[in-house]
Amino acid sequence: MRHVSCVVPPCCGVRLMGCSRWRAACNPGPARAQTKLPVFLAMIFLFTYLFYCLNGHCESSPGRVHDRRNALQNGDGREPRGALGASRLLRARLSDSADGDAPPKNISTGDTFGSQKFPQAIIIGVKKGGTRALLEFLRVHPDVRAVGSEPHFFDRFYDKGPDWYRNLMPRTLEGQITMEKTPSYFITKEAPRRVFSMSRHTKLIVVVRDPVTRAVSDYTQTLSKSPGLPSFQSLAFRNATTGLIDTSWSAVRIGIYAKHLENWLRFFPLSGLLFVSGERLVTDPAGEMGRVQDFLGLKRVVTDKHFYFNQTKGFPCLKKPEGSSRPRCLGKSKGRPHPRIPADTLRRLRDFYRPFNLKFYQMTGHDFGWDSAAHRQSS
Ligand SMILES: Nc1ncnc2c1ncn2[C@@H]1O[C@H](COP(=O)(O)OS(=O)(=O)O)[C@@H](OP(=O)(O)O)[C@H]1O
Repeated sequence: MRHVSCVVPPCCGVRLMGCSRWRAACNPGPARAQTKLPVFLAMIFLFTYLFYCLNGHCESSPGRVHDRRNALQNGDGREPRGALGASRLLRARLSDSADGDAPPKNISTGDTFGSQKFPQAIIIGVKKGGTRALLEFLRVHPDVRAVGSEPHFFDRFYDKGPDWYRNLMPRTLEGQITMEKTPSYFITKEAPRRVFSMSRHTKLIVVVRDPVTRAVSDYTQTLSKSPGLPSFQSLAFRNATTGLIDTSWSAVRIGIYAKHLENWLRFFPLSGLLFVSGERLVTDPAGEMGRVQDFLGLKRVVTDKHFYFNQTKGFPCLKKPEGSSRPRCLGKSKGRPHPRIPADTLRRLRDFYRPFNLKFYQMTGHDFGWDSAAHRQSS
């Protein structure tokens, strides 16, 4: 039996046209060789595919870790199902890390254009103010790119260094703004100095909400993780008889906005901060988004056309979040019902916050209306 000493050239797996010419030149003759060729090609294809998969490239549409859809669920509040469930779950976890302590992982973004830059704008607070909603609304804007998870660089992970921080950022092109949100920065003593040393021009956004409602929202979140938690009123008062408020309880302390703002104004001018009303972000998302886009020097792209009010959720949702063609609302942990708190407790807490609120209105030049009679009746 005569062996054919012809070797199929490497181009065969890639360009068959060139290959057929080479085959003709080689011309092994017998039809058996011709039937072997497709099998050989199929094997090359199979091995290439296996190699590709082993390197983790063949997951269908892996999405970016900094995927803008991170924090959003389907409009009906259900988790998406199907083969991609696990990767979506991972992305959802990354996005909601406000509740977690783990540092965000620096996983490849899969993007190849642009470069990773330090954020030019940061949503620094406040916890439970509506920061996730604001970030997700902003991500609809084509000139905004943001980290889905909360980096916590300026409070928890400062020791990891600036390269670690920058590597968390999505790639941006010329003219695009890099953003992140970590609500605990607002109350972190060292954060203003640290952000300032990154850049004195960093634009700072603070979403503020009635401190009483915010405290209840904060408590609701802790309760959801620790069902045996003592009652709100037992935590809020240092002495229930005298009605002395316990300012060492973080749910109370965070709401003393004037005190925290003083720390930031030692480093940044007032014009470097924008205060977004958490209440108006719910009642008039497009209006607040207009102010935010102006502050960031962006064209007003996100408008009322982007929102619809979801009756079931009771909150505005996005008609078309970036990266998706389906309407989506924020996840279940955003906009959840609060436990009923005794009216007397709420009243005492309102009285406690009033002077701080007035100071805050004075400092920012904006009355957020938490102390108006109309607001008190509606909340
Ligand atoms: N559109 C929309 N959808 C859902 N929820 C919305 C929205 N806009 C504002 N909010 C309010 O956001 C509150 C959660 O605030 P944060 O995202 O800042 O929370 S966190 O600090 O990141 O945990 C959340 O607080 P709770 O109502 O207590 O759940 C909401 O009231």
